[in-house]
Amino acid sequence: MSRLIKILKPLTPIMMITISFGVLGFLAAIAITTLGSIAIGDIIGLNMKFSFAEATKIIIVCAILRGILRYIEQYSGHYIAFKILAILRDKVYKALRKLAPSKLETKEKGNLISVITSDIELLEVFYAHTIAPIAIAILTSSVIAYVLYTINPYFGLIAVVFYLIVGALIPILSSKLGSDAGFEYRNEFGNTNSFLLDSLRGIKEVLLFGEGEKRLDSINKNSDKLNEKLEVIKEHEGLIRACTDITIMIAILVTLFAGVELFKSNTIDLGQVIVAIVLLASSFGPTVALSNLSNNLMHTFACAQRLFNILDEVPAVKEVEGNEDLNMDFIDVRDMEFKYNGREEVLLKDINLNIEKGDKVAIIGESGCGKSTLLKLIMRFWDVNKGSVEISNRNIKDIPTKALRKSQSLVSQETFLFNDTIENNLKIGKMDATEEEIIEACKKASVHDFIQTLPNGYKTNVGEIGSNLSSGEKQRLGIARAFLHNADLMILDEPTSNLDTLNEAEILKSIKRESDDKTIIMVSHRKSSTSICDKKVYVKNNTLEFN
Ligand SMILES: Nc1ncnc2c1ncn2[C@@H]1O[C@H](COP(=O)(O)OP(=O)(O)OP(=O)(O)O)[C@@H](O)[C@H]1O
Repeated sequence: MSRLIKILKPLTPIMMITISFGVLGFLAAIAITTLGSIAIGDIIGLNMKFSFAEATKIIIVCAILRGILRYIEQYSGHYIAFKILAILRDKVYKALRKLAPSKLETKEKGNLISVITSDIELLEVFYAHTIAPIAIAILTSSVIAYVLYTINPYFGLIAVVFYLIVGALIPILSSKLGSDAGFEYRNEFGNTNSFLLDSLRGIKEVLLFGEGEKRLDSINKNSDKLNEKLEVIKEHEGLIRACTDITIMIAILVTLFAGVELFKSNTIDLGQVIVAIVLLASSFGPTVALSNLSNNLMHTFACAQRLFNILDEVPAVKEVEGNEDLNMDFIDVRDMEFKYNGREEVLLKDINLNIEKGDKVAIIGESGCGKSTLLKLIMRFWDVNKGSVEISNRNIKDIPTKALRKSQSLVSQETFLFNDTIENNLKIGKMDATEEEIIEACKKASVHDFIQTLPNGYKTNVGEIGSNLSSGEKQRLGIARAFLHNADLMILDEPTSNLDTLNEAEILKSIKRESDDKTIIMVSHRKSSTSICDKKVYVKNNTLEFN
């Protein structure tokens, strides 16, 4: 809670406006009913502070003010809330950027989507419907308790006791009883999202292996679990509401009883008794808002917890700031050792590799021996545990991340295409690429002719053709993207695994032709692919062998 409040600091002045107008708004509303009782008292001949006409005039003013004050309170309150949601989203995206790519690889995407969308959205409850209402309830109740005290100290005392029960005791007990339910619900919600997303992604496998019924069953079970959690929360909400209402009724009865006793003992007159009862009965609005709040708070804190977990996650590598360019000359891997967190065995050890500018290096080895990992270490997706990776005599850990990314391009086993036009997908390689440059890159990657056959050529949206693109076509688009990026170091992780021999030969020729002065590091199982390389390195027994 304190962490959520800290984020609010820059918006304190607006929060003050929300609170002040909220208090005045509630006082205006309470004044309307109380003055109503005064007006009636005057009509039936009781000794009241205001005449019927005076009370009516004040009621009209209060009614108009109530609307205006409420509007300003809600407007400023929600302004704060949505401003903060924007700040929080920004923080999460920044955190995700820092966690990418290595730490995000292992995160469940459905859960991440839940945090970014619904979890952050729910924090609106805290900022627009929690902090201000608490302050408003304390201030409004204090004013009313004081007014009741001036009528008679007993009334003031009764008010304080019942305000505390409704506004503090019930919410605290309620949140203690139900704090787990909110967290469990949010977690279950994230898990259900993840499972659904997973099922959609793997729909082909699900259908192919007849897993549909089983998956559907699991989805239904997940939904049932979600409903069960929600039921617990709703039952809890109902119980709290009932307790609150009963407490208010008791408060009114106690005031009535005290009023009658005080009237009988001639301490106060009948008009004062009526005003005290109406004033107390109509003043629970702000405190009731607090008792309802605890239900939402359970959700809110669970959401905040999940959000802070992401913000607090330490990235696998620390980003290096800076705008300088990198002169990609030679790469030196020295006595390097690496082990994945959570894995027992050291995956790569005593790794020494020297790559000169313009070298074409093939990395060969059995599946799972760590070839892709070696590439990832040269791209600094992970930091090495021992030794170093150096580029032009600079430790990769000191090279500005932007410069490092600019100097390297990657074609991986699976090219990811965004739901955007082919042109924009390619432009990721070079944001300001001209049409000619894009066509040139595609010709080199042997994908230009294919793009020409699409309904809108380069302007065709990948989403429209989506899964109709073959893996080879996707791969060639990935290679075109890398050509466009035109980096000094081309990292190719099985770039031709999805291509037929004809296409493979054409692309390899193109890669060789286009990368005369460039350094290439290629992982491939195919001899035909590694034939363009002049150096071969074998990953064996967790280390490198050179022949
Ligand atoms: N993020 C990760 N966390 C933990 N272990 C990982 C992670 N990524 C890869 N591994 C493990 O590290 C080992 C090496 O993986 P890597 O992808 O580098 O192998 P590879 O030689 O490229 O295999 P392939 O030829 O099949 O692509 C594997 O056992 C893999 O399960």
